[in-house]
Amino acid sequence: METRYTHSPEDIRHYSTEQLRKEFLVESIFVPGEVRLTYTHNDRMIFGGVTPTDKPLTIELSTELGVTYFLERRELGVINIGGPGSIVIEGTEEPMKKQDGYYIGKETKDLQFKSEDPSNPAKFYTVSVPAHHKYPNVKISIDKIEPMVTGDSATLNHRSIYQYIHPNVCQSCQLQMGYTILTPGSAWNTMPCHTHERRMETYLYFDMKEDTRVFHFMGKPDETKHLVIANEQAAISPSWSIHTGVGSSDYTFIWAMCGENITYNDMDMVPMKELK
Ligand SMILES: O=C(O)C(=O)C[C@H](O)C(=O)CO
Ligand SMILES: [Zn+2]
Repeated sequence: METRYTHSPEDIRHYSTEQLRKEFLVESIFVPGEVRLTYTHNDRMIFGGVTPTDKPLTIELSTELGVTYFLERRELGVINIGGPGSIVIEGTEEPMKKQDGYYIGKETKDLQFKSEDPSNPAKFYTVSVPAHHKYPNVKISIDKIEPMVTGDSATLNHRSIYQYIHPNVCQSCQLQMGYTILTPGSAWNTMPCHTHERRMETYLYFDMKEDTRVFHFMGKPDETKHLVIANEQAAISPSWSIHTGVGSSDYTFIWAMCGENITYNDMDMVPMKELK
């Protein structure tokens, strides 16, 4: 597991492109046969990919977290963005096709991730945050979620926001997680943009062609910088940072947040005239 420490906006003022990418971009997430996780000290979120091939994978974290097993004091969100697979939770196997999600509560001990076909592996995007209470494990399928449809094709930001881990769907301590699909022809996500001083967030961009790039904007609203992001890479967004992007072609992304509350709309919207 790779560790990323926290920054103040002043720290990044004079960062080179390379430094900014090293601190805020995660380039390698889905590696066949591996668990690849990043621990950000922003609200202690652990996120990354579990990509099983010919044998099941488990997330083994104990001494790193000072506990006896991974979810002793944490909750976990999972969304499969790859081929068909399954999750075995305390002996019960649940099929997980692309777009299927799972909320897995604190104190769940045995967890295995499997792929049906090693040549088309499942890609489990996993996000875990500290938890104080054990809530039930819930399987989440995209067709049961009523999306928030927002934006407009005239402003190139028409999109559907599927809130997977949200009070409408399941309980959680502080994790919120969802999947945003842009309408073909739209290119901007999260525009107009926002910050949320009370929560951090990560964005995983995927379903992109080899040559597609997303220009992901970050930083204080009046001092923005960008990361150029390829398929299946993720950005860390501290609470003080905007997070918005524009793609050179179609893309999808998964967002995940944690912090003081689980109120999705608790955002500080940034007026366009304040962006610099
Ligand atoms: O397209 C969007 O807008 C989003 O998906 C926004 C994220 O959900 C977000 O940033 C929530 O704080
Ligand atoms: Zn946000």
